[in-house]
Amino acid sequence: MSSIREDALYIANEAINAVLPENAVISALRSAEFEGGVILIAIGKAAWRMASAAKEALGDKIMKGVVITKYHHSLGEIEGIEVYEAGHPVPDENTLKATERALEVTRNLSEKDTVLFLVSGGGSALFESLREGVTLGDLANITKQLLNSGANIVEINAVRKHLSRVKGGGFASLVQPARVFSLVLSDVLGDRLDSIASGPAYPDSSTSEEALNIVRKYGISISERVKEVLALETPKALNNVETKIIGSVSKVCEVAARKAESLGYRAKILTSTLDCEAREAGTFLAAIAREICEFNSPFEKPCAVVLGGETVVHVKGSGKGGRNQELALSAARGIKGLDNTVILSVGTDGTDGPTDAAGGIVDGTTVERLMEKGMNIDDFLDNNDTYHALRAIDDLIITGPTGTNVNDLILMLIR
Ligand SMILES: Nc1ncnc2c1ncn2[C@@H]1O[C@H](COP(=O)(O)OP(=O)(O)OP(=O)(O)O)[C@@H](O)[C@H]1O
Ligand SMILES: O=C(O)[C@H](O)CO
Ligand SMILES: [Mg+2]
Repeated sequence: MSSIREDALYIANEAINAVLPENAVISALRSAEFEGGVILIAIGKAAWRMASAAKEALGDKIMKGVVITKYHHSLGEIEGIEVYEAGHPVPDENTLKATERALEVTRNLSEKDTVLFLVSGGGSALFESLREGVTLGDLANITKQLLNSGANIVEINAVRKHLSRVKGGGFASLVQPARVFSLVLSDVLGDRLDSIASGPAYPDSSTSEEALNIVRKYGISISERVKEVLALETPKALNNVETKIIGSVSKVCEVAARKAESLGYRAKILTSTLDCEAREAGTFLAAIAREICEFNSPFEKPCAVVLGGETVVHVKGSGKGGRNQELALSAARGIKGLDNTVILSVGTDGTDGPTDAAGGIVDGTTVERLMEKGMNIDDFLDNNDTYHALRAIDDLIITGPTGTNVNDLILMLIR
């Protein structure tokens, strides 16, 4: 019989594999039918992988294509497709140039043609054509201010959409009357399609008024000229678009639950939108573990409790770590001494904070194993130094970059 730790790692691995862009794109295109020509446009950090999978699935049906990804994120040439790299998280000159090229190859299409639009996180910075009255300097400056302001991604993108010709449904409007078939790898909690990469092919739910309020709320400094541009509305309805989400943290959770069941655990998805402070999530999860261990309730053993989301860390210490490592280590404190209990937290992109680890996996012996090394768990948590604590006792999860990016998976197994 496999150990409970092995089970947890197996389940997480299977769940992440299910949202690798290659597998997901190929299976989504298997059933798709295209009447006229297909023009491929791929944007975001996973753009290259998504495009190369589409090429594998459709071959010469793709007439032309443009891939725009982050620097060092393309993996070579793709036959018949132009591959560009550009600035992220702050857009640069290459963002504008590559986007211009994407607009050129999708100009003058007929209603029989399809723009196969492959969207992944990071797309907001990588795909941009500015409205008149806004310069690249304005956008770079506003982007930097927004990224440092504490505004969330939905808020940041509401502003970016109102400065752009292609965001907030703009791209789908520009390629009319062609149809847009859009495959989306979601990195936004709740899978808000108009926020992922700022929704270039999705009707915008945000308004100019909201964008102006966000600028005010976070004290973003903008010129009068830019303020006038923000006041122009984005498209609120589009009739040429079909969209499929091919990967998201909800899917990761579903697969994790299914795999856990196949190993004999009763599985429950607690949430797929966890977004609180990482150490609070860990403490809370540990409290649930104690309840289950003592009272066999609210979930009956053997059980798997699955969560998805993206917690936050307000870094105050000078140590090294990431939100998943911090969640895991704080959970370890709460499950100290419990038998047959494992908690794992992992970033599906394989990188947790500025470290080479993807996350952490802890159990009832983690605190004791630290103590044996003369290490006090509280010191490491206080200093946001979870990486060094987990590394010392072999409780890190190291996968290397996975090639996908759909937030984080948290899994608790008890038997
Ligand atoms: N020492 C630390 N301990 C805990 N968390 C940290 C530490 N240093 C940085 N972080 C957190 O790591 C986060 C960045 O991590 P990461 O690069 O995994 O982000 P991400 O959201 O996955 O990025 P992307 O959207 O580009 O994939 C920061 O938001 C910060 O809160
Ligand atoms: O590009 C973006 O806007 C973020 O990654 C969210 O999708
Ligand atoms: Mg990450």
